[in-house]
Amino acid sequence: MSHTLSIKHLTIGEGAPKICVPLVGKTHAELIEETKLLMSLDVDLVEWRVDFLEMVEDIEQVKSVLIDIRERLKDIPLIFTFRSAKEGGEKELSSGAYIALNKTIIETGLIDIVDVELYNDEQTVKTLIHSAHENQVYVILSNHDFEKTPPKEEIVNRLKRAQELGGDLPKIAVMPKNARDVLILLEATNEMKECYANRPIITMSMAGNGIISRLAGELFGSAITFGAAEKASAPGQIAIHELRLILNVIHKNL
Ligand SMILES: O=C1C[C@@](O)(C(=O)O)C[C@@H](O)[C@@H]1O
Repeated sequence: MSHTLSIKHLTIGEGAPKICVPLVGKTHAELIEETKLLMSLDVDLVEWRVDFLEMVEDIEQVKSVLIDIRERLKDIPLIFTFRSAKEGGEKELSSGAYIALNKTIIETGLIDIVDVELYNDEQTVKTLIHSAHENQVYVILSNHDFEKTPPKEEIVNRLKRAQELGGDLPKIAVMPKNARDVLILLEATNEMKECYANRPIITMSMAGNGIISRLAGELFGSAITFGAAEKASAPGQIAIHELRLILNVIHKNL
């Protein structure tokens, strides 16, 4: 497997981290407005955080919103994410509903990447990875800890596990209590990149203390960084133009 991943015109894992912006609208109309706004910004990827949608349990509605979003995004790669409440998202779905939603959307051919949470039962993870790969959709295999930063070995182990299970983009987001915690995340990222990863990974230390991890991914080894348009989907995301400026400064000097 290559250390980079190409989607449309984008090569993830090469050069500066790619900027992803979340769509967090609650209704079809809000999402259309938000998508229009994103199209005026300098973004590389868009993540639809479908757990914010009021009608998320109605898969037909989700599909019809998706058709409109996809059309407006033109060739910008789209990530589809249902983030569960236990990992910092807005809602919880039964495992049957989670599989049905993701599988149906994967099969539309309208998304480029699906986010699957690592801590689903193993069969769910395997089923969704299989279905994604059959449909030429890449998988972010993700894990979030909004309470704390686990020890370095634990962070590396989760990223390794995500890679072993076949996630194309292993990802972890953790919450720091202090500067030491931010260093732990950066060290784990760098160790994963240097010693174990054979594909791009995504990591972040959240909130204000973690901001450096959203900026310095090119040095430490994180391939995608999340910024905010009007509304952030997690603490610590900064405005896109600021993000691009800093990523470029770092890129030029490395
Ligand atoms: O998992 C992630 C990363 C994130 O939690 C962040 O901290 O930027 C934001 C989420 O929208 C996304 O799904």
